[in-house]
Parts: sequence; C-alpha cells; structure tokens
Amino acid sequence: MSEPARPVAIVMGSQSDWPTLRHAAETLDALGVGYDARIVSAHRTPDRLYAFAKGAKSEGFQVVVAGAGGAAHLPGMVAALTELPVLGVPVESKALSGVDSLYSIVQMPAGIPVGTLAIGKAGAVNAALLAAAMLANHDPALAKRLADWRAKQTGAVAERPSDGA
Ligand SMILES: Nc1c(C(=O)O)ncn1[C@@H]1O[C@H](COP(=O)(O)O)[C@@H](O)[C@H]1O
Repeated sequence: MSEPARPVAIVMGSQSDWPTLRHAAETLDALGVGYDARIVSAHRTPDRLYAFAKGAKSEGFQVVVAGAGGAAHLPGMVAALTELPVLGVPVESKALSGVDSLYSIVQMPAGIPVGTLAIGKAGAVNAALLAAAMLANHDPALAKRLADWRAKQTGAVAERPSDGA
C-alpha cells in the first residue's frame, strides 16, 4: 500500500514550539490534509535544515509551515533553500512576547518571501488554513471541506453574548 499524501510540512525550531504548532496540525487534521511535523533548527541543526529544505519538494511537500521563536531564522532559511511556499508562524517568546519572533520572520528582503502569520496559536491555525486554501485550488474535494469548515465556524458564532462564557 502506498503512503498517504502529506502535502504539508510543519517544521519548528524546538520541541518547545509544539504547543503552538500543534494547532496547525490539528487544523490540518480537521480538514483532512496530510502533513509531517518535524523539529528542524537553522541554529542547532543546520545540516538537518539544509537537507530538509533542499529535499522538501522531492519528498512531495507542496507547502511548508515553519514556526520558530526569538531569533527566528528558520522560516527565512527554509524559504532561501526551496521554491515551495513557506508560511511563517512567530512563536510567542518569554522574553519579548513573540514580537522578536514576528520581526525576525516578517522582514524578509525582497526576493525571498515568507508569508508571515500572527504570533502564536492564531498564526498556527491560520497557516494551516492558508496552506489548505493553496492546496484547494487544485483539489475540489478539499475546497468543499474548507468551505464546510468555514460555514461551521460562522454557524458557531452567537448573535448575542451570554453570561458565563
Ligand atoms: N528560532 C529558533 C531556531 C531557528 O530559527 O533556527 N531554532 C530554534 N529556535 C527557537 O528557540 C526557541 C527556544 O528554544 P528552546 O525552548 O529549545 O530553548 C524556540 O522558540 C525555537 O523556535
């Protein structure tokens, strides 16, 4: 039996990023999009970073979600080494609340783009939704699942606030 398709790679700089990046994984799960999650650090595992980014396309990935905190060079370095679209998630850091991560990821020089999302959980969820939207351009069944996910979200918003929530 062939392996299930995993069009999305989720990479993060450290195990400590997983509580944030797992929200990307859970969102992809909810949409039925395959992924592989790995720890890859430009700083601590530069050879692993190079091998991953150079091989990502031939591994069959179509989009990379890259999350890191602090001096977050990982998303930009991945983007430098692959032509796949890279979505960057700034992880909330203890020292600077993720503003350091955001600035590190968002200010890429022209020519090597990283699509940068919000700091933390919102960014992780939205990176997954954006990855799914990219894939849905060529996958009508996924487009339908994404539309259903959004309709469900809309339906879950009450018209009025209630006490105790
Ligand atoms: N920003 C990077 C990179 C990188 O960009 O290559 N590698 C690890 N890190 C970040 O260091 C933070 C602290 O990591 P530890 O908790 O392991 O000390 C994490 O948020 C990680 O993303």
